[in-house]
Amino acid sequence: MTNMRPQKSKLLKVVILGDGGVGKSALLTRFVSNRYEENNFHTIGVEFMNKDIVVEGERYTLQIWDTAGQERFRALRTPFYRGSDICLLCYALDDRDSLNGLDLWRNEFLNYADVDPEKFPFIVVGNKNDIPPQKRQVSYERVQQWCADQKIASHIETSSKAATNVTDAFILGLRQWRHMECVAEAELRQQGDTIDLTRPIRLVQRRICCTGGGGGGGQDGDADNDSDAAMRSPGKKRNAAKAPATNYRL
Ligand SMILES: Nc1nc2c(ncn2[C@@H]2O[C@H](COP(=O)(O)OP(=O)(O)OP(=O)(O)O)[C@@H](O)[C@H]2O)c(=O)[nH]1
Repeated sequence: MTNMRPQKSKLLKVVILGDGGVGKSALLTRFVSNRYEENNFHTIGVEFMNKDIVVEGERYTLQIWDTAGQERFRALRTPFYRGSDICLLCYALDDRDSLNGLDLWRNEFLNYADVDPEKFPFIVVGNKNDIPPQKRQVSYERVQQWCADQKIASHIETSSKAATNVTDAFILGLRQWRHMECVAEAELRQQGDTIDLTRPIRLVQRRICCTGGGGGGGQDGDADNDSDAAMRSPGKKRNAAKAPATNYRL
């Protein structure tokens, strides 16, 4: 029989950063509501919207935070960086200063979000790619170089106005996040002292108790209790004589 229970969706926090006017709010509105407004007000502080999305069969709810790009709102936006899973660093293709500003945005984010710069999924988004070629101030190659210098793997050009690549930019972020998760999991496994709770741990423990004889049900009960206690408090160390210190990962 197939499992008919709806799959739970994973909540991920995404922040969009970049200079005022590069089109962060337009990007968010296009992605969430598929709308575009020519005359947007500047964002004051932060705003967020949720969007459900399925990628490679997995359901996600993206909680997307649109931040104010103007310097005077710095103190209002930075408290919201903590807990982020993905960061979109935005510039506008008709504004070379907005590309130069990405260093500052990345540093501001790293200062307040407290994440590992080498392992965090940054996506560089060049918005307004609907502009005529003569208005373009930033070449694709130049941004690729900046990304390579910063060890950022993902760069995409979008247009909120023409609805080009907007969903792809968020999916790119999600894919990068999934990749980083796989790398982190593989590292944990390599550490060797992690028990994978998808494997039948309890059954193995029971069998060991039985072959040890003596006490039967009592010891069996102990083994269960130990295992339950460890699952309830993953960080709690257990008695080394009974079992090796173990990390549990759900
Ligand atoms: N040509 C073009 N113009 C765009 C695009 N996206 C946004 N704009 C224009 O850029 C202006 C600023 O866009 P916003 O989305 O408000 O910019 P923002 O980055 O959120 O600005 P702050 O809220 O000040 O940080 C909009 O009013 C649009 O006129 C786009 O894809 N193409």
